[in-house]
Amino acid sequence: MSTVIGFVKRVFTALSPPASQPSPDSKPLKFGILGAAAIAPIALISPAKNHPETVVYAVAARDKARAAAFAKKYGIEKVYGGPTGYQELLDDPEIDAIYNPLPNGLHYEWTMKALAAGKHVLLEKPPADTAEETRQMFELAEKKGLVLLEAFHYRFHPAIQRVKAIIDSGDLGAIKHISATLALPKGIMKSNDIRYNYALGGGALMDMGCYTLDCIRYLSSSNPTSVLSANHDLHTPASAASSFKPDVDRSTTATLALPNDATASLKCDLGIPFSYGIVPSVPQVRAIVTCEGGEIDMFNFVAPTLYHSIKVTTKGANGGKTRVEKVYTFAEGKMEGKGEAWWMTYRFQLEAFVDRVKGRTPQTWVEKEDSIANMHWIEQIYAKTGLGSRPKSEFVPSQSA
Ligand SMILES: NC(=O)C1=CN([C@@H]2O[C@H](COP(=O)(O)OP(=O)(O)OC[C@H]3O[C@@H](n4cnc5c(N)ncnc54)[C@H](OP(=O)(O)O)[C@@H]3O)[C@@H](O)[C@H]2O)C=CC1
Ligand SMILES: O=C1OC[C@@H](O)[C@H](O)[C@H]1O
Repeated sequence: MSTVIGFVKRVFTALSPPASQPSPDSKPLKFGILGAAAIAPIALISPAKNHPETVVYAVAARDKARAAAFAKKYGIEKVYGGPTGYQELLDDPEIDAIYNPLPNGLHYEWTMKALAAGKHVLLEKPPADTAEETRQMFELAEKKGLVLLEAFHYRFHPAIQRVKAIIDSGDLGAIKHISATLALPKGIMKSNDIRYNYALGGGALMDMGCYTLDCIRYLSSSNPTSVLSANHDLHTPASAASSFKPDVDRSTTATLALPNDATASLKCDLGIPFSYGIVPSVPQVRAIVTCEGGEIDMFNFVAPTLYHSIKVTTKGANGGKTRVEKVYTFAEGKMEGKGEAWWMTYRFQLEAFVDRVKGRTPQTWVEKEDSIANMHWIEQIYAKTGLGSRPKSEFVPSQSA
């Protein structure tokens, strides 16, 4: 019963966190949001209300009325809109940091422009369409002394850090295989979703596979050495005309070679088809690490605040032993770090982002090399499936930036 009450309280508070009082000792970091994106409320607006040093000050949308409605709904002071709205927001001297939740294919252009305008950037995953674009964005951030972070929010949560700590402790021995899955049932993504648009950087591997690949790289503390195999199913809308040429992966699977003869497999799916044409699947969000001396099976590594479980099985002469851990706080995971059990991954991420901007040491970070390598291996997997990388941006940055 107490577990059920704890679950309800945690989820309720996570989705509707208490507003914090502004910190008297620190000037608030003012955010501007590019696009009235669906993810913005959960990934930034709600966590920012609970962070004493942040204010979401402005939003820009291509349509000013849409921006105004979004601003009114979420209590955002300043509105930009129309064809010049995004750039006007970047030029607003009141703004310190930009949240970029644009379609993947626009990440590079608008992050480069934001950095050129002197703003720190919290950039949605995946960082761009190519590793080269990713490298350029981080180089510009470094040159300008600005913070740029790929918003791999799950990495800031204590649960996945606990899984990594168990692996790194060596208690389970060397890693033999990691499998990571992120797949949602058919029907959640509409056919016109940005994720199904090749020109905008769509595809299951871009959208969800980026997590599974990152999780494999993070937990193994390594990069793949090669892509052993990769396959995809293409997205074809039910109402597609006969002339429709599918070009985006609805799902991708891949197997990877890791150092020390280990292997990994990933699976991502934007819409798992119904079984027998009528039975929907359940969401699949899981990472399993098989080691020489046991296994860790983590359910829900992407949104662990809502619910997760970490099942650790150790091999032994008299049969294995299994324990289940739940790690909603750093204290529960025997680690150092701030936070409440109801903090969403995004709130932990915001804490780290603000710490970095303010010159404090964040609890953890997603490094430039990480983001570039993840994008590189996404491209390698796409090359192996035959689909190839998403289109490189046509934006040419100004040399004076
Ligand atoms: N961290 C996380 O958990 C999640 C991250 N994401 C990432 O966030 C990004 C946005 O995803 P999501 O919020 O679901 O997407 P949405 O489609 O809701 O938002 C994308 C925004 O991009 C703007 N936009 C600008 N140009 C275009 C264009 N040509 N076509 C379509 N939209 C355009 C729109 O802004 P405008 O209002 O100006 O029209 C729109 O609001 C993606 O990179 C995705 O990978 C998504 C979901 C979860
Ligand atoms: O967390 C997520 O889950 C659903 C995805 O489509 C989304 O883009 C991703 O970030």
